Amino acid sequence: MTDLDTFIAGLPKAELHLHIEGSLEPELMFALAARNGVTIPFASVEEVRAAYDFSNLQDFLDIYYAGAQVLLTRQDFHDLAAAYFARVAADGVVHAEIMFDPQTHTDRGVAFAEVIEGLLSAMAVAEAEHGITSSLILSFLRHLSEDAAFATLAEAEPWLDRITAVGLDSSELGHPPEKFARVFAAAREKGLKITAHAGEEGPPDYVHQALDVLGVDRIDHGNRALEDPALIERLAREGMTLTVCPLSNHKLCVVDDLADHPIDAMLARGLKATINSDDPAYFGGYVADNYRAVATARGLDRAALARLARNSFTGSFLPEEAVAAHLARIDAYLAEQV
Ligand SMILES: Nc1ncnc2[nH]cnc12
Ligand SMILES: [Zn+2]
Repeated sequence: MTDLDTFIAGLPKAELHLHIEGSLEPELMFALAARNGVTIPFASVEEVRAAYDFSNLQDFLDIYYAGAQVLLTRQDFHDLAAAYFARVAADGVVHAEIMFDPQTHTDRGVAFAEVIEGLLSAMAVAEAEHGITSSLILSFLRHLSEDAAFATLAEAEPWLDRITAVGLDSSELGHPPEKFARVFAAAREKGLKITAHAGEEGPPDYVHQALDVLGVDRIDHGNRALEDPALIERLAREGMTLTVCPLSNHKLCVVDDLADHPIDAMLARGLKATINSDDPAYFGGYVADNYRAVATARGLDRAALARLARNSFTGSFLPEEAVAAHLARIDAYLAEQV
C-alpha cells in the first residue's frame, strides 16, 4: 500500500451510488446458484469475470439482470448486503445509501418482503458490527412502464418508513425522466427523497428533465451535463450533488480512458461531485478503488480527495447533525496526517 492508498482507505466517506445487486461477486453468484438450484450460463468464476467486457450500458445490464436470477430468498438478500458491508468497512465507508431494484425480483415471483427484509437485516448487522449506517433507495426500472413503477410504489407502502428515497435506473436512452413524472410526484408526496440516473448515456436534456420534471434532490452520474455550459452553471449554483462512478464510466465506455475522466473538471467548475462504485462486482472495484483510480489517473491531491469525501456527506440524505459529525471526523482525520 502506498501512502495515498492508506490515506484513501482511512478517509471517512459515504457511498451514495451503489446498486446492491451490482455487488454480487461471482463467488457468491455460484454459491447462491447451488443453494437455490438455479442454473447459470457459466462454468466457473473465471468465466463469469471474463464475460464482464462491456461496450455500453445495455451490454452490462443484460448480464447484470441475468446474474440477479440467483437471488431468491430473504437470506440471499441478507448475504448479498452483508458481503458488501463487510467489504467496504475496510474502505473507510461509514455510511451507505443503497439502491435496490425490486422489479428485477418481483417480476420473477420473489416477494417484495423477501427482498427488503433481507436487506434491512443486513443493514442492522452492519451498524452493530461495523458501525456503518445505511439507508435504502428504491429504484424504478426505466425500461418498464410508469404503471409498473406505481405498482412497485404501492407494494413498498408497508416499508415506507424504512425507505429514504426513490431512484430511476436501467436503460437510459429512449426512457427520459418525464416518462415517470407522475410516479415521482406521488413518491415526493409520500415524503420520499428523489434521485435519478441522468446524463450517463442520455443527453443533457435528460438532466434538465430530472431537475425540472422530477424535482430530484441529486443526480446519479450526470457526466453529459458537461456538454451544456448553462446546465453546469445551474447545477453548481444549486449545489446539486452528482454521484459520479469513475470505474463504471470506464467499463461502460462513458469515458474511453480514465486518464480523460472529468472528475477534476467537475470540481473545478464548482460541481458537487462525489465518488462511488455503482456496481463494484462488475466494474472492478469498490469505492476506495474508485478514489484510488481517479487519484492516480488525474493526479488528485489529498485536498481534492477530502473535498470529494466531504461532498459525500453534504450530498447524503442524512440529517444535518449527522452530516456535521461526519465532517468533523474528516477534519480530525486530516489533522492527524503528517
Ligand atoms: N450504471 C447503471 N446505470 C443504469 N442502471 C443501472 N443499474 C445498475 N447499474 C446501472
Ligand atoms: Zn447506477
